Order: sequence, then structure tokens, then C-alpha cells
Amino acid sequence: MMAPQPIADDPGNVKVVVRCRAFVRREKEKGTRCLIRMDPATQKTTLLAPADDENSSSTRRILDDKEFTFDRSYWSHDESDPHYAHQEDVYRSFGEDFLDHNFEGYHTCIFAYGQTGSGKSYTMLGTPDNPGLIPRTCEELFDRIAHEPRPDTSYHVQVSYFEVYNEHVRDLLTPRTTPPIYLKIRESQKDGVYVQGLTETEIKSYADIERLLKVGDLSRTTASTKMNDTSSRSHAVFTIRLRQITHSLLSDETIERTSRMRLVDLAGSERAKSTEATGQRLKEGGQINKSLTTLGRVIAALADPRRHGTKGRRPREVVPYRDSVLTWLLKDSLGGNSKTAMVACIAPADYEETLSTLRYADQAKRIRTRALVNQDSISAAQRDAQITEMAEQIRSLQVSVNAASQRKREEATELEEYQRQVALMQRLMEENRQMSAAKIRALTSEVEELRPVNTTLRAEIDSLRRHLALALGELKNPIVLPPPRALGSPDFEQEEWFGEGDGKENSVPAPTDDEASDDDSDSGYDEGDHDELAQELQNEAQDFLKDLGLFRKKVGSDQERFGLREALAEIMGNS
Ligand SMILES: Nc1ncnc2c1ncn2[C@@H]1O[C@H](COP(=O)(O)OP(=O)(O)OP(=O)(O)O)[C@@H](O)[C@H]1O
Repeated sequence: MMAPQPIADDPGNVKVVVRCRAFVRREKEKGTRCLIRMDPATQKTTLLAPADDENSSSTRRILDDKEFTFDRSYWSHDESDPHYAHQEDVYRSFGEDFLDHNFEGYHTCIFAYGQTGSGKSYTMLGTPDNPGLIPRTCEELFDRIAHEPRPDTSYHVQVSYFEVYNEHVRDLLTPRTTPPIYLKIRESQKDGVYVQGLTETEIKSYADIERLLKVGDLSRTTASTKMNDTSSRSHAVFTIRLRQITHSLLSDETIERTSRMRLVDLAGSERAKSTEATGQRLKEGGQINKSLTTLGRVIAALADPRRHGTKGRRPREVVPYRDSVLTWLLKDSLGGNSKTAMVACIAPADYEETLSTLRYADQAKRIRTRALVNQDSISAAQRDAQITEMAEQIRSLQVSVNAASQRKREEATELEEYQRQVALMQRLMEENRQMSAAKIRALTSEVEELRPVNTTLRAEIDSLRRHLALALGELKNPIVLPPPRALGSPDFEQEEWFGEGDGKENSVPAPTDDEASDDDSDSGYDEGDHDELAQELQNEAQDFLKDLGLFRKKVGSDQERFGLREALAEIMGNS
């Protein structure tokens, strides 16, 4: 759809009305005097200075009567008064006009301002018996749609409801959550300032709206303060969006009007002293006052006649919309494309607070907005062109969707490949694990097989050691045997003699001349031969022991590698 084209520019001032409520029980009990006078003929509102004993001002200044003139002054203080303004009167003389503007295609905004407990919620929402501006406007909206239908027009109504609490935006048409969900504020060329993700509900009847209002009011942040049992601690913004699509058979033209009606119930301005607030209430009060002060600065900047900056005058002052969430959201309604009204609600017996409200309202009177009819009209030919353009758009979107799904498919293939690789890796790892287990099993059985060989070898080593020890002992202390002799030979006697000799046992016989000339090797008892043999045996034994050491080491390293600690430790212990 094309952006709505303005067909009429209606610069006008913000409409300001004031409403004075009745005494509440607390005030009646105190026997408070009413400080407000209203003249129905001139729409003048007079704030009377309190008597000395009623003066709550801390400075005890001399207070004067103050007079203000507004578009309307609603006297809702004394029901017996012929000029008493009922809820119906307020709607008929003021709210109804704004509904007319909506049907004409203008954006509108009505906001209620005033100190805490001054009657803002009563004016905007009212009670089931005395409904206020919001329900009355909605009821009449559907009444008009039902009873004055133009056969060539179709109507579409959407509503949204949110609150600004402690500088956060919360949807009132969704259930409360803990922690609360806060929505973001966005600004765009086309839509201006808007709340991102806000629920916009299509409405078919007033009954739907009644239901949604109940949901929203239950969700709204309220609390009991000294000034009001059910004090609204947030600013609540109820928005109705009306789309009227008219098709003229005569000109074959389609006209679409889109208008937005904002109905704002602000939180009450308050003095901590009057509300006796502490803790959370005091913090809320601080935030409420902060956003209302910013609203005051925005109003002051917009009301400043110099802001339109003609030659030689001071340049246009920057309006501090962005200094609070509330003013940012109401930017368009306060100083832009909107017909706007303010209902200043006042309590009948609070001079200071009422004076502040009336001054605020008096300043708002000077704000000028430039309301436009938000209308988009297209001929049949344009509509056809639009349809063609949209069809083209759909086609290109289809291409994007296809490309996106192709990308998705590719991503899916990549994912599949990844999963395949992971599976492969897992399989390889499993195979490795199985191989290691098999190796360990094989080594274990090898060790088991070697165990008896090992035992045998140990036994052999032991016996060899013993042999070696004996051989060495024998070499060191040889047993001398008589030389072999033929039986009956003449030397036999001599041999005996030799045995007795010099009485020494095992003494070496003196060699004969022949023997002395003989080579040493002939003798089996040569000392050098003994040493050599001993050395040889020793070396062999050492080699053997070295081999055994290597074998042990091998078994030890296998034990390390394959973790057969216990089994091998046992083996090693045995060896
Ligand atoms: N015009 C009126 N006629 C009768 N009672 C009224 C009128 N206006 C307000 N009241 C009563 O005054 C009390 C305070 O009104 P309300 O809750 O509307 O104040 P408020 O300005 O919205 O306060 P707050 O800022 O704390 O939310 C309520 O009990 C309400 O019923």
C-alpha cells in the first residue's frame, strides 16, 4: 500500500478542558472547603485562596485567587447543582467531537492530567455504572459502524493497550509475567514512533473492547496511597486504529482512511509529602514526576511562540521529546499530526496542586498541532498497477524464499556431512578401542604362556649360579688327585711316598726334569687356565643375566602400555 497522502491540513490548538470532582470521603470527613468556582457562561475556572487555617503551604505565603479560562470547565463537584457535568455530558460535549474527527480520518489524542486522586481514571475509564470517555467512545464507534454503515465502506478496528511504568513500556493485553516483559520503542520514517511487538487486536464489537479493557485494567500497575485507594502508578495508553475502505462504483476509486485515537490516562503528579510515600511508592512517584516534568517542558517548548523561528528571532528550540518514554511516545500527538485535547482534573480542596495543574493546562492551550486527514485514494487503474506491483513483489519474495530454502538445504547437507564425519570418527575410535583390547588380550596370553618358561629359566639360572659358585670354589681350592699310574709300576711306592711327602696335604709334586721341560699346557691344573675359564663362565653368566634384564624390561614396558598392572605385577613379583 502507498503511504497515506494528506488531503487536508488543519492547524489548531490543543483543546483544554478542566474538570473538578466531588469531595471524596477523606475530604468530607475533614470538613474541607471547596476552593473551586466555575462559571458555565464564560467557562472560567477560579481557584480561591485558602483561608489561613487551611493554608498547607510550607512558606505561609499570602495566596491569591487565580482565574483561568479553558475550552470547557466541567463542574462535577456537586451533583445537586444544575450545571453538574455527568460522564455522559463530558462525552457528548467533548469526546464525541474527537470520534467525529476519527471518522474524518484525523489522528486524535485525549489525555487526562492532574494530581493523584483528582479524577483522571474516573474521567477516562469511569466505573461500570458510570463509564468514562474510553468505553463511551468505543461503544459509539461500533454503534456508528452498525447503524450508519455506508454500503460502499468497510470498517476495520484494532486496539492496543500499554502502560509506561518506571520508564518501561509493558503490553496490557498480554498476561503479566515475572520478570515483566518490557517492549522497545522504535521510530521510523513511515510509522513515526511506535512500540515494537505490541499486541494489536482486531475488534468486531464493543463487547470485545469491554473484555480487553477489563484485561488491561487488571494488568495495570495500581497501588493504594494516602491520596487514593487505587492510585494508577503508570501512564496507560489505549489506542484505537480505525481503517475505512471506501470503494466508489461511480469513479471506480478506492479510498482508504486510517486514523488513530489515543486515550491516555496519565499517572498522577504528586508531592511525596502529601502521599507520605516511602520505598517503592516513593521511587514510582519520582519516575512519574520526572516524566510529567518532561511533559511540562515539552508543552512549554511547543507553546513557546518563538519556536516557529522567524527571521531575526531566536532559533527554534529543540523539543525534549526523547527525555522521557511518555513524551517520546506522544511526540506526534503533542506536536505533530493530531487533533489533541487535555482534560485537566482537579481536586476541590488542594490549592497548591490545583494551581500547578491549572498553569500546566493553561500553557497546553497555546500548543498548535497540524492535523492531516490520513487518506490514500487510488483509482482502478492505480489499483491494478498496485496489484501488478504486489504480484511482482510476491514473485521476488518467492525467489528469495526459494533461495532461502536452497540455502537451508545446503546448510542441511553440510550438517549431514558433519554428522557423517562425526559418526565415522566415532567408528574409528571404537575400532581403535577394540584393537587395543585385542592387543592387550594377546599380550596377556603371551605373558601367561611365558610364565612357565620364565619359571624354568629362573630355575636354570639358579642352578647355573650354584654351578658357577662351585666351579669358582673348585678353581680357587683345587682337589689334588694323585697322577694315574699303572698297577704294579715301580713308581707306585713313590706315589705313596709322595702322598706322605713333607706331610703337606695337596702339595704340588716337584716336577721331574722331563716334566719341567714339558709345555705348561700339558698340565690340567695350570693357574692361568683356571682364571680364563672362570672369566668365561662369569661373562656367560653376566650375558645371561643381561638378557634376563632385557626381558624384564620388555615385560615392564608392555605392562605400562597395556595397563595390565595387576596381572603383570604379579608376574614380575613371581619372577
Ligand atoms: N467526577 C467525579 N465524580 C465522582 N467521584 C469522582 C469523580 N472523579 C473522581 N472521583 C472519585 O475520586 C477518587 C479518585 O479518582 P481517580 O482514581 O479517578 O483519580 P486519579 O486522578 O486517577 O488518581 P491517580 O492518579 O492516583 O490514579 C475515586 O474514588 C473516584 O471514584
